[in-house]
Amino acid sequence: MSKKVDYSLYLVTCRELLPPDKDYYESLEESLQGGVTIVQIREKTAETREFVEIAAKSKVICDKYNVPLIINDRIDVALAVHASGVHVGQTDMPVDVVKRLLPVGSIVGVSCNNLDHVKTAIDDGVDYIGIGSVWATKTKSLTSPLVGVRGVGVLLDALEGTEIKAVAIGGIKSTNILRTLYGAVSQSGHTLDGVAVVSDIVSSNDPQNAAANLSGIIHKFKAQEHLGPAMIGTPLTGKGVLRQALQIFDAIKTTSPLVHQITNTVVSTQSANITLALGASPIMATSAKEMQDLSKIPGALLVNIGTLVDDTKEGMLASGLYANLARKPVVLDPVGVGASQYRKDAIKELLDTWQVSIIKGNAGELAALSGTSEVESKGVDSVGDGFKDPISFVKNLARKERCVVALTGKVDYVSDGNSVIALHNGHEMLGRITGSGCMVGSCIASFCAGQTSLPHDDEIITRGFANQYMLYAAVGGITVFNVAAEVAVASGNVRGTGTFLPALIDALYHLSLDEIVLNADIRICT
Ligand SMILES: Cc1ncc(COP(=O)(O)OP(=O)(O)O)c(N)n1
Ligand SMILES: Cc1nc(C(=O)O)sc1CCOP(=O)(O)O
Repeated sequence: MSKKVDYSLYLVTCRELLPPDKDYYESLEESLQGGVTIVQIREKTAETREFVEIAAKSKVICDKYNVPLIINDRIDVALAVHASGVHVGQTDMPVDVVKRLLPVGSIVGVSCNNLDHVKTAIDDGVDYIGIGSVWATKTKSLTSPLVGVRGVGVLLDALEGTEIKAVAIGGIKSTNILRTLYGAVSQSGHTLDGVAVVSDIVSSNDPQNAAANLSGIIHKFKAQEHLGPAMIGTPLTGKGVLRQALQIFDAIKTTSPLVHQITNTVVSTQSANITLALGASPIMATSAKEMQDLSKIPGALLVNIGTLVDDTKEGMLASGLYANLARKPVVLDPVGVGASQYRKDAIKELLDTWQVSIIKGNAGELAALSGTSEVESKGVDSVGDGFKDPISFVKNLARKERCVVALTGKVDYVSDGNSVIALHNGHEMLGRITGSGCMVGSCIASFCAGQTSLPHDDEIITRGFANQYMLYAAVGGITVFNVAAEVAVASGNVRGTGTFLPALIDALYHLSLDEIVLNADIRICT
C-alpha cells in the first residue's frame, strides 16, 4: 500500500548552491514556509559525521512543518536520524537491500532515466521514482541522456496500474514548470505527482518566495487536472461553433490584434498579407534576443518550421517560452517535419520546451510528429489518402499533446481531445499554389489573437494555454480561409494560379459575416 506522502514540491538540498552568507538551515526553513512538501538531504562531499549532523538538524526543522525527510544514498545516515526514507540511484545500494535495512513503512525512491529502470523499480516495489534529467541542469554532471518533457510521459505509461508515485527532476524552474507538468502525461492522462527542485530554490536569496512561486503553479495545475483534456463542457453544434468563430472574426476586425509569426522564407510576405487581409496585424521577428520584449505585445504566436535554420530555431524556442509565460496562445505548424531528422529533432525540442495551444498540419506532417508511419510525406506534402480513421487520430493526438489539433486535407479535422469537428470547405486551387497551408496557420494564429479581446469563462481559461476559444480559433481560421478560396474562384477573376493568390487575398479582405454563414460547412463528428 502506498504511503500518504505529498510529493508535489520536492526540495533536494545542495549546500554548494546557497547564495553567499545564506545559512543552510535558514534557507531550508524558508523553503518549507514557501510550500515545500518533502525534503531530501543530498550531501555529496560531507564526511559521515557532518552528514549525520546536517540530517539531524534538518529533521528537526522538517518535523516542525510535518514534512518527510529523505536521505540521498546513505542508509546509515537515514537510520541514524530516523529519516522517513532514502533515495537511491541506479548504481547505489540495490532497492531490495535498502528495504531490508530500513524500518517497515520507510519511503524508498529510486532514480529512473529509461523504461528498463522503471520496470525494475516496479518489480522492486519502490514508493516513488525520480525521473530525470528532464531538462539540462548545471547542478550535476549528467551521465544519462535527457528524458525531455514528453519522454517523462512515456515513463509514466509504464507506471499505469501501479501505486508508485513519480516526480520529475533536473533543470525544473519557475519558467518551465508549467510545461513540465502539462507535457509530462501518460497516454491515459496520468500526470506527475510532483517535481523535484534543487537550484531554483536553494540558490535563491528568497527561497520562501521561490518555493511559493513553484508551489502556486503546481497547485493551480493540480486543481485543473481533474477537468481532463476536454475544453468544451456543453455538446457542440455546427451552428454553435460557427457562431463562436464569427464572434472572433468580428473581434479581429475591430481590434486588429498583433500576430507574431516566425515563419518560413518562402511564404513570409504572403502570410503577412493574408494576416492583414483578415484584419489582424503581422510582426515577423525571428531573433531570440527580442522574444522576451515581443511576447508582451502580440495576441498570439505562430511558429512554422518550413525553412528552419539553427538561428531561427533559437528564436522559436525563446518565443514559445515567453509566450507561455505571458499566457499567449502558440500555434505550431510543423511544416515538412517528416522530411529530415533535423526537423524531427527540432519539433521534439520545441514541444519539449513549450506548451503549444494548436498544432496544425497535413496528414504526413502530423503522422511524422506523432511517430506513426501510417501516412508518409514527400517533402512538405502528404502522400496518399491520409489516415484510415482521421477522427480518432486527431482526438488522440490532441489528448497526447494537450492542445487543439487541426489536421488539414480535402476535409479538415479539428479536435480538442474531446470533440472532433470536420470542415468541408476549400477549393482545389489551394493545392496548386505554394504556402496555402502556411497561410491557414496565419489565419488560425490571427483567430487565436482575436479571441483575447472576448470575455472568457474564468474557470475554463485556467485549464491552461488551450482555453475554450482555441477550438473555435482553429475552426474559424481554417473556415474563413477556405470560404475565401471558394469566393475567390466564384468571383470570375481567377484565370490561373497567378491570379488566384491576389483573388484569394481580395476575397478574404472583403469577406463578410453573411458570406461565411452562407458558405461555411462545419460538421460535428463526435
Ligand atoms: C527525487 C530525486 N530523483 C533523482 C535523484 C538523483 O539521484 P541519484 O541518481 O542517486 O544521483 P545523485 O543524487 O546521487 O547525484 C535524486 N537525488 N532525487
Ligand atoms: C540531483 C539530480 N538528479 C538528477 C537526475 O537526473 O537524476 S538531475 C539532478 C539535479 C537537479 O538540480 P536542479 O533542479 O538544480 O536542476
